[in-house]
Amino acid sequence: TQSTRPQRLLGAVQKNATRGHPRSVIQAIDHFCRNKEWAMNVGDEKGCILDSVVSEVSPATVLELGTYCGYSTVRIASRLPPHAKLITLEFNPEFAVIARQVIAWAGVEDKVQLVEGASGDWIPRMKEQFGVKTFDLVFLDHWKDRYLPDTKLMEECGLLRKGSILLADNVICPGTPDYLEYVRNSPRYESQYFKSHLEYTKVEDGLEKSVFLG
Ligand SMILES: Cc1ccc(Cc2cc(O)c(O)c(C(=O)NC/C=C/[C@H]3O[C@@H](n4cnc5c(N)ncnc54)[C@H](O)[C@@H]3O)c2)cc1
Ligand SMILES: [Mg+2]
Repeated sequence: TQSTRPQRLLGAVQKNATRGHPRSVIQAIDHFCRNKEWAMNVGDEKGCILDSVVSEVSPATVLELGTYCGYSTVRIASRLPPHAKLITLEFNPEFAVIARQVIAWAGVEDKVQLVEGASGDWIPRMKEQFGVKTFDLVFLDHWKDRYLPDTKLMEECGLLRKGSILLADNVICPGTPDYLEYVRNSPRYESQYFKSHLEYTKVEDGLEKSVFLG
C-alpha cells in the first residue's frame, strides 16, 4: 500500500539521522523537506528563532499545540533544562504514531509527553491530569483558527502566569488574523513579531512572541 508523507519523513530520519542525536534528526527532516517533499514543520529558519526563545526562557513547563511529525517537539525538547517537561498535543493518531518514533529516535522521549487528543478537550484537564500549574512557554502550531480560542481557554483555566510566553507559528502564512489582533491589542499581552519565511520557501511568514502580563 502507498506510504504517507509522514511515513516517508520518518524513513528519512531512520536512514540519515543518528539515534540519540536530536540535531541530526532536525537536519535529516530539513534535508528531506528541502530536497524531497515539503512538509509543514516550523523549519530551520523559523526554528532558529524558536531555539533562541526556548534558550532565553529556559522553561520548566512547555505546551506544544500540534505535534505533527515531532520536528519542533525535538527542537524544543533538545534545548530544555534538566527536569523540564514538554507536553505536546496531537489529535491525528497517524501523525502521533510517526511523532512518537521521531521523538524516540532523537532520544528526547523522557522530556516529552505526547498526548493524543484535541487541545479543546485537554487544555481544561492539564492541571488534574498532568499536575501542571502553569506553562512557562506555549508553542502554537496547530489549526490556525484554534490559536485564539485555545489561548482564551488557557487564560480561563489559569494555565498562564505573569510572564508566560506564547510563541505562535504562521501568523502571516497561512495567517492567524484574529489571534494576532487579540494579542497585539489586548492590554494583557506584550507582543513582538519575528519576521521570517514559510518553511523551505521564500514566502514571508513569521513568529509572534507574546508575554502574558497577568
Ligand atoms: C494556504 C497555505 C496552506 C498551507 C501552508 C503551509 C503551512 C505551514 C505551517 O507551518 C503550518 O503549521 C500549516 C498548518 O496548517 N498547520 C496546521 C497543523 C496541524 C497539526 O496539528 C494537529 N492539530 C490541529 N488542530 C489540533 C487540535 N485542536 N488539537 C490537537 N492537534 C491538532 C493536526 O493533526 C496536525 O498535526 C500550514 C501555507 C499556506
Ligand atoms: Mg506551522
